[in-house]
Amino acid sequence: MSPGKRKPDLPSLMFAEQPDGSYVTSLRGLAVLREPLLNKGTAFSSQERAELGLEGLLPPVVETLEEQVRRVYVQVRAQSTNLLKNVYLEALRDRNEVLYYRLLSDHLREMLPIVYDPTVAEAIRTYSYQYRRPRGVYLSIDDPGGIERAFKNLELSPDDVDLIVASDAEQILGIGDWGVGGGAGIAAGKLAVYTAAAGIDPARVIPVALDVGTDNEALLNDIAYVGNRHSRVRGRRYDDFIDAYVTTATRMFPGALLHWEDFGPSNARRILEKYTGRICTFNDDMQGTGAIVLAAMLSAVRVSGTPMRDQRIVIFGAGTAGIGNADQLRDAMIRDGLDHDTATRRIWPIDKQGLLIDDMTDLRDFQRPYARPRDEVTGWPRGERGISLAEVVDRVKPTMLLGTSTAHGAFTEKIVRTMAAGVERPIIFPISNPTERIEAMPADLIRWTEGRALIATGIPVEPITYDGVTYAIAQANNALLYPGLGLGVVVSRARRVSPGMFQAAAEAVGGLVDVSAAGASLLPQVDNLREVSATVAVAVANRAAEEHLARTTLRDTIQQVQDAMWQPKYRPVHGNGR
Ligand SMILES: NC(=O)C1=CN([C@@H]2O[C@H](COP(=O)(O)OP(=O)(O)OC[C@H]3O[C@@H](n4cnc5c(N)ncnc54)[C@H](O)[C@@H]3O)[C@@H](O)[C@H]2O)C=CC1
Ligand SMILES: CC(=O)C(=O)O
Ligand SMILES: [Mg+2]
Repeated sequence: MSPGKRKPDLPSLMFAEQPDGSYVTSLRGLAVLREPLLNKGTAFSSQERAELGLEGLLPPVVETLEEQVRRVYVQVRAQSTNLLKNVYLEALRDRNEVLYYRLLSDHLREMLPIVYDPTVAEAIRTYSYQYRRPRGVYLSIDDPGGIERAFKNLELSPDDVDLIVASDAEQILGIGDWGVGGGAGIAAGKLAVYTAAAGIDPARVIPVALDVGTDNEALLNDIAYVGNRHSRVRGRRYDDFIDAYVTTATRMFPGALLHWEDFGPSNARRILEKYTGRICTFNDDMQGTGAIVLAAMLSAVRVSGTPMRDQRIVIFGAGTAGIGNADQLRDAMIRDGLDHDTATRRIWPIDKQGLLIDDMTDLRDFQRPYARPRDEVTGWPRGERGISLAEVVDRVKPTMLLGTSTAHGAFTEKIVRTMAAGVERPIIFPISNPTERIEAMPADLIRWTEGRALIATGIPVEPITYDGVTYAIAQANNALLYPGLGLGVVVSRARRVSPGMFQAAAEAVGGLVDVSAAGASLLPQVDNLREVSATVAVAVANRAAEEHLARTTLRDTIQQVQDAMWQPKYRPVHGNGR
């Protein structure tokens, strides 16, 4: 990321945005070309080249942004693997952010899987090898006093920051602990989507890698590893470090939304619960995911005709995302007429010890509300790992099966066929990422259910044709939701992120889908992400206002959302006359 040195009132800045949207800069020559938010490369006009001392430093041709996009598109495609494409794109982002985001916007469907899920997982695994330039700030648990210094070194003023994405990288997607590269890589990937999908201004965000050590032996013993070389710190020191981050970030940037990403299950919910009532914050794995899954579920309910209150939901993988999803599905069943206990009892959570039962001694706090009563399962056969998914599916006859386990292939043909024998339109969402963690591939699910399954996945999947029908597979990835949520928070300047704002977001996405055709996707296509994000932002901002959480007046929310979206286009650049 490039610090947002664009304030008109600070004379020392490298460049400042003028009221007409143009930039004035004190930089000259190569320094202009090295500033990714200012650099236009061959698109600098001859007048700009003269004013900014660029004459002779660029090839003579003056190109348009569109012509540049054509070239970089060819260059990306020439890279032989997705990882190399990712590396190429990160380098492009470092030298010309407008061009990078314009390329992403013009080719969203193709580029998103490269800068984000699933290729971001590969980039994270190889972070220390591919490392070229830093992005954002790196905060170390060994130097809590350095938090303020790091933020200060960005030279931003209090109202320069809209959004901070932080990760301690203990559970990166479904690939586990990836230390400093995990934190830096996932925060950067999430932010690329924020801007490409919702026009969050890339100059007004900060990615934060919280380096608390790593328990990944391969990293600790890798000579190239660029993070703290000790095991993960836990307990009081960890909590104090997180607290120091929150306190410093909110004091220095009081308007910023704090986004938590890819924390481990022992910390994710704890941290959210501690801060959610005090500051403007959310956990994407729990809440963003919960809302996008709910949106897909609302579409599935429309197709199947079975109302929310009659659903029986098996959740395989009762961790951060699994129970985050459970909360929002349960609340949707309550809104559909069930009382709290009845709705809770419509959910069967399964984790490593099998079906979760209330007298188990190793339950996590957040799993406990959903654990099944012991007397309900008397006589159910137990395997080595408790009451199995197969057993639960056989007995419960679920209408919905959600996969948030990271257990590749866990939804076997036998289990899926058993489920499909008990329900006309089985709703099956294997949303674990990346591809190597998915519980079942959609083509198999369609085959095993003769096309009856209503499917959503976390990864992008190409349409599948079966028996004359083409099935568009919904991508139930929080990327379809959090960018619009963030934009809605920015536009409304919300004080908090409330459950009602996630509900509004889910319903807004659900409302964009037409599921009447056979094989229709349960969610909007990724190509329409900007429209989806704008719709979500409007719904979220309006809900914030209704709940008296907005700190600004919304007169025309639709227009305010449009106006707030940063566009990947070049602005005129002038020298400051020095
Ligand atoms: N599509 C989306 O938008 C999102 C997808 N996810 C995916 O969900 C998965 C889980 O992520 P988190 O909840 O953050 O991780 P987590 O570590 O909090 O939860 C995973 C849970 O699955 C359990 N588990 C692991 N192996 C299992 C097995 N063989 N059988 C039953 N349970 C098993 C673990 O014990 C843990 O409780 C990841 O693959 C992640 O990529 C997470 C967030 C968003
Ligand atoms: C998509 C996402 O946030 C995850 O898999 O963790
Ligand atoms: Mg995540």
